[in-house]
Amino acid sequence: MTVISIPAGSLFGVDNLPYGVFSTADTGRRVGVRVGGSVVDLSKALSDPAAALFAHPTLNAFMAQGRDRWVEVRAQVTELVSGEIADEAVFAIDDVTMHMPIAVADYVDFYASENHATNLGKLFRPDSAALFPNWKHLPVGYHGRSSTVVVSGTDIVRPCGQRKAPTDGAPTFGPSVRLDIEAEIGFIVGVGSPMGSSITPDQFAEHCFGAVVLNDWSARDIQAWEYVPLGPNLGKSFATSISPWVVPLQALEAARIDTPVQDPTPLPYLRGEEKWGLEIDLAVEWNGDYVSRPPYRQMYWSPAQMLAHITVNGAAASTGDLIGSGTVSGPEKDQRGAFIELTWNGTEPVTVAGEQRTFLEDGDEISISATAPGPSGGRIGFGEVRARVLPAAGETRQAKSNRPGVQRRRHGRA
Ligand SMILES: O=C(O)/C=C/C(=O)CC(=O)CC(=O)O
Ligand SMILES: [Ca+2]
Ligand SMILES: [Mg+2]
Repeated sequence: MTVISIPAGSLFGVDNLPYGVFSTADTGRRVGVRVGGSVVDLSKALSDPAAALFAHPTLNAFMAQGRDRWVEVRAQVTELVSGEIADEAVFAIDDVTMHMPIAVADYVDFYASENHATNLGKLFRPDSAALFPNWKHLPVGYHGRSSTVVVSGTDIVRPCGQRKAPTDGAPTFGPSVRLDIEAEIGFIVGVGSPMGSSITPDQFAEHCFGAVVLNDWSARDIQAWEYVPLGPNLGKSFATSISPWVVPLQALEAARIDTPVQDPTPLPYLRGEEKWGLEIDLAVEWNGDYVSRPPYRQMYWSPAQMLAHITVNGAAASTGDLIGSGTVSGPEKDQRGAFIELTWNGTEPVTVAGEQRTFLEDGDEISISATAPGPSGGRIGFGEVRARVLPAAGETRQAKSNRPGVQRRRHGRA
């Protein structure tokens, strides 16, 4: 039998207990919980009926059971990890492979940071007001592509597409030369709602299972040319990365705060009594250097308002729906969650591992992590979403060296 020792100050103490899907050299995918530096196989460590729910390659079966069950199982897991566990159910984190934690149903990405929306408005539409008139009346979002949501560790191939700078006479096709990140939090729907019904902001905790860190990779050149008037499409659909550990909503109780004052007052369907602003701190690492620390606490729209908004027309919600918060950007320059903002459209390079950088180069590695206050005074961690950028598919070395904006080859960390 094993007793798990949790190092003091661990971001994965008993207050957190995030769920993830893992495999080992010997066994297939199943659900585990992270405690300190260990992963506990819940399909082996618990007894039935709970154990059977975790002998699955995704969290969807468990998530679909609903909040009473989530609360009950969390209590069982809390007790489990405080006692002796069968040796064959405990693994060192370095000995397991993490996989996509959920089967993603629909994916919708919002635009909830006033700082980010204002900055992007200035950069994409310098001749208009930074915020469109709708922005403070509804959480603006776009439908993303659920089949290209990938787990941390999956390499990202530079996308190709059409792009046309305002000064170009005609569009050209080729690898994006303005590949960017967006640091976000993703909220996962556990229990959906049937078509024809809707979810109120105060019903959020009945439906939302938990949260992950999310990177909404964005090809700014493709996006800027294609997005009028229907919004982002191929500039973002090539990949979205999420962290492997799903932090249960219950673990975020101590992080709950009011959203900033919403003026004008939103329409009644977007109002609730419950606080769903969240005090989560993100950190963006570029080739090993921290370049930004976006604060979630300033996000204008809450995830509860986002879920209410996407169902208010009677659209169904499903187990496994993923809701991106939108890029998290604070008011300070070093709190901006996308490089287009951080480098002001490439005009103000940042120093990354000793080099002046604007957008992503092949071989670059990005990690976005997040932490939040835990229920008993410490902090809890989301872990990280990490990925490396690979050259565009089929791109030859010759064509690549001719590509605008490419001065040198990179080999990951300096
Ligand atoms: O303002 C625009 O035209 C574009 C905005 C974005 O690309 C941001 C987006 O994906 C939403 C977000 O992450 O906040
Ligand atoms: Ca986004
Ligand atoms: Mg994306």
